[in-house]
Formats: sequence, C-alpha cells, structure tokens
Amino acid sequence: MSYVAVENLVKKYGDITAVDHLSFTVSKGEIFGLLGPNGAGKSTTLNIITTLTDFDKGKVTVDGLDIREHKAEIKRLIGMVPQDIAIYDHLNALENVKFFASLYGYGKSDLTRNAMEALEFVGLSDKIKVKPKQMSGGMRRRLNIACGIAHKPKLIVLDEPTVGVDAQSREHILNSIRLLRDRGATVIYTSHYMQEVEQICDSIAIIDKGQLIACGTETELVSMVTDVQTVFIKTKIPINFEKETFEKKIKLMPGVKGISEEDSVIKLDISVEQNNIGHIIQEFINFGLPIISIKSELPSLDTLFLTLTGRELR
Ligand SMILES: Nc1ncnc2c1ncn2[C@@H]1O[C@H](COP(=O)(O)OP(=O)(O)OP(=O)(O)O)[C@@H](O)[C@H]1O
Repeated sequence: MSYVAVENLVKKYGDITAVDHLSFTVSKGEIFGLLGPNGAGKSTTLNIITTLTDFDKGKVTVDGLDIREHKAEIKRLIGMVPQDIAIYDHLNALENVKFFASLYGYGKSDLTRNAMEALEFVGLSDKIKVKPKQMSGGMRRRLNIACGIAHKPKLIVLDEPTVGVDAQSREHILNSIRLLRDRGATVIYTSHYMQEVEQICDSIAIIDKGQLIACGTETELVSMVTDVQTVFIKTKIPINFEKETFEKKIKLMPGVKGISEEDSVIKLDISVEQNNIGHIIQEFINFGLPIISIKSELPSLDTLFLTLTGRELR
C-alpha cells in the first residue's frame, strides 16, 4: 500500500528546474532511499513532501491526503530531520527535544516521557543536560534526529542524516532508522552515499537533475544493468566428492547459468531475478560440502548510476 505518492511533480526556482516531472511512491512501513548527486533535487522534493516548500505542478499525497489541501494534518503525521542541524544552542538536549515535540501539541507529562524516549533511542539519554555546543558533530546529528521523532510521527523524513559524522554515530543512526521502520514508521531518507542506501533501504529512487532515473529494490535496480550475479562459495572438497554429478545437478537448478571450481572455491553465475541460493546451499550440504564462506559480486549502485546516466555518482 502506498503511503506517499508523488505524481509528475515540478518545482522551479527561476530558470532552474529543481524537480522535473518526478513521480514515485513510497510503501507503508518501508525505508525509501532518494539517491542522487549534489543538486539532484533531493532536498527540494523532501521539502515539498513535508509541506515546507510549495510546488509548481503535480500532486503529492501522504496517507491518502493531498498535501495542498491537508497541510495541518500532514504536518502532524511527519517528522522532518533536516540536513542543516536545527537545534537551539541555548537549550540542553532534553529542552531541545521537548521544544520540538511541543510544537505538535503534546501535554506536559507526555512531552517529557516522549522526549526521554527519543533521546534514549538515539543514545543520548545520559546527555540530557548537555548543551549542543558541548557535543560532538555526531551527537548533534543524533539530537537533531531525536527532535524530529519525539512526537512519534508516522512518516519520518531524513535529509542526509549522516553527513559529517564519525563511524560510531553513523552506525547508531542507521540502526535507529531501521528500528523506526521496524516499529511501523515509514521512512524517506536521502543520501549521496551509495553504501548507506544499499545497507538500509527497502527501495530506492535514483534521481538526477530533478528527474527519476530508476526506481525499485536494489535487486531490481541491479538487474537493469545485468541479469547475472556471481557467487563464490569456499568449501572443502571431500575425498569421495562426486564432482560431475554435483555440477550436473546444480546446473539443472532454475536460475543457475554456470558453475566452475578452482582451489575449493565454487564459482556460480546465477540469475539476479531468480536467486536460488538457498536451494543451492542445500545441495552443498547434501553432497557433504561444508560452506566456509560465501561472497557475492553484484554490480554496485555506483556502476548502475554510471550506466544509466553516463556520469559518476560523486
Ligand atoms: N531556494 C532555492 N533557490 C534557488 N535555487 C535553489 C533553491 N533550492 C535549491 N535550488 C536549486 O535547485 C536544485 C536542486 O537542489 P536541491 O537542494 O534540492 O538538491 P539536492 O539533491 O538536495 O542537493 P544536495 O545533495 O547538495 O543537498 C539545485 O540546482 C539548487 O541549486
């Protein structure tokens, strides 16, 4: 079921078309990644969905509501975590989160409870009295996220939430985003870090110059540039191994395009769409081949971007 629907969206700034007939849908309960280089139109699209920016043409609905007609209701459904950190330096962490949550009309007791929960969620529950100036960049980013989620929004929109953070905060942020999804929220997330998008997004839209280049799950996107992935399975060949029978059996399995063996590493070419790896592994076990390691080589989204646009992503 689609929770957010963007249809033929156009936004111009003078001569610049920041969003150019963009259409995509976000399913309820998924992490949706909006991926594109600098200036692709990601922030503009998010600002439109969150009703912060008006647009020239098209239609956007959130939870079935037209955002132009139901601005106030939609604002309550959404938690926005902006790219530029929006927190007050003179307020401590708890006061900051309470302030932002109060904008959504929480009563005093709910407010403190929800603010504490949000701070705990981002790993800052021991920093409630600390002011942003005494925090690291990563902690400030996490506080920024807490401010956007304390009112328990159904749709959480994060604009490049990991820019300039250390590896530990980055992992914390990514895990938090997954947890928000697992608790039932729908998440839209922008990035120009390919690896992050691959890591956490259920579906991905690649945009460039305000236009949709491709949209789908990672597998769907990858299958646009190739229909074969290579899997290397390291094993230990037993003395009585019936290699010919094994290879014949594997070759007959749906989706298998090729098999070869070298130095106890079995190389399989398998269909991206018809990924049969579970059954293949079962055959390894049936033939007494232990699985020591599995490595899969799939073209990266960097390659995909390059193939589709003729340009490097960054
Ligand atoms: N307020 C504005 N006034 C004029 N031009 C703007 C404004 N906001 C964005 N733009 C232009 O619109 C285009 C899309 O910008 P946008 O910030 O949406 O891209 P982005 O994909 O979010 O980029 P980044 O990754 O750098 O944040 C760019 O050409 C940008 O210069």
